[in-house]
Amino acid sequence: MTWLDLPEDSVFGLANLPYGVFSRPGQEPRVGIAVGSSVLDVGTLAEAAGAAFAPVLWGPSLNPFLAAGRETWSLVREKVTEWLSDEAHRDLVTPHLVPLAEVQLHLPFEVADYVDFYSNEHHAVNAGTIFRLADDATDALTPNWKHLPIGYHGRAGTVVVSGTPIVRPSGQRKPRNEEKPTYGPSLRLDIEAEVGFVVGTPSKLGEQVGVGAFEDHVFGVCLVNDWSARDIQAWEYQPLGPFLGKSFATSVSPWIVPLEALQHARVAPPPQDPEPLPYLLGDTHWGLDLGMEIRVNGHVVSRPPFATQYWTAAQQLAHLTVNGASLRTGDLYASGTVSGPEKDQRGSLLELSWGGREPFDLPDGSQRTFLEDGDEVIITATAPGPDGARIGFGEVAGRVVPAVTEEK
Ligand SMILES: O=C(O)/C=C/C(=O)CC(=O)CC(=O)O
Ligand SMILES: [Ca+2]
Ligand SMILES: [Mg+2]
Repeated sequence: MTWLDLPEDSVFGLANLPYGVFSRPGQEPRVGIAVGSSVLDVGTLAEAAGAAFAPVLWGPSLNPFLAAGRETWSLVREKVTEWLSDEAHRDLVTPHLVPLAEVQLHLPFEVADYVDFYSNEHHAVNAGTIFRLADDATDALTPNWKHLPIGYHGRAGTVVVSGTPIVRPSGQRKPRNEEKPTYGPSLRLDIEAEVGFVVGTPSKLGEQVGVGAFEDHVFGVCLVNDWSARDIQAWEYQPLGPFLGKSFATSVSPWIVPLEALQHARVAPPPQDPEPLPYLLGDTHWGLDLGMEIRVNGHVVSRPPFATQYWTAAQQLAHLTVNGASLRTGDLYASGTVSGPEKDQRGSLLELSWGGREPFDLPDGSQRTFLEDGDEVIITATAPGPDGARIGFGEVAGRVVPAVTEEK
């Protein structure tokens, strides 16, 4: 129940309460919580209410709040729920609600380290088939795939918030049938629909964070678009993995949905065969039933389901730290491209166009293999909440703008 005038089906209802950073024209960015079509200026509200936790909500980023840890995350959530539910707080809270339409949303946290996994079996089989079976590989999955969540370290400094224009990257690329590489703007610019996990509580160098400690460290979830230049990637990636083909920009949604809001979205992960090594086992990890949607220029091109992800977020974190690598507040790790078994559930254009060989139609009559300048991609998602409510993740959007460099 709430005294707020919220539509029943709002994906930003009281069951959600995702955190972001907003500003009003001429004012400094600060922490906010999305509720209905408003942003709750939670830092100033907490101050007005005399809450002891108020200072962690004052900054221009979520990092102090993320660093405050699990007890504080729960306490603030409980308090905000009370403020928005109990009519007695109406006069206290109302002045701190700002219409969403009047604010600018910013990168919600300072990204410390960024890791991208490769944990969706449908995607890995598709990508392996397209990238490697065409050459000399005998299996679409590499021999290690079912033994560990494969990942690579990405570029934290180029993580940008939804809405940031994406400049078409330039670089080296060498088509299979050509002898030498050439330089120029990527001709195979792509997206990857992913789910991001945001670390709050750090760990010490040399310490492992086991599967069961996931919820002590990870605060919440966002959406990620791991923009990928397939021609640059295909030429550069062996043997060390993705480099410039993915480091030019990674977009995230402006709202971080707390794990606490996703209790009803938990699902059993798919069976894992062969059984993983003990450090990747535990009975406290789960998948999340997120239904994602990818739109290109307003047209839905795919609906990837996250529920069948092979490796869970807790296993990814356990693997990421099994060598003693420490976590920092603001670390972001992404699930890997989310694809389902069906054609219209594929999480990248690489898969939707089968390596560029099968152009697909947009309802406006045009066709695509990869992205053209001016194309806008928007990824959204929702998950089940309590009592039939839906939990919204907002959107991660980006429009492609022409390359800045001329052909050399
Ligand atoms: O299979 C490959 O060589 C490459 C795969 C990717 O580009 C995907 C990647 O970034 C990891 C992922 O998002 O699943
Ligand atoms: Ca990726
Ligand atoms: Mg990227």
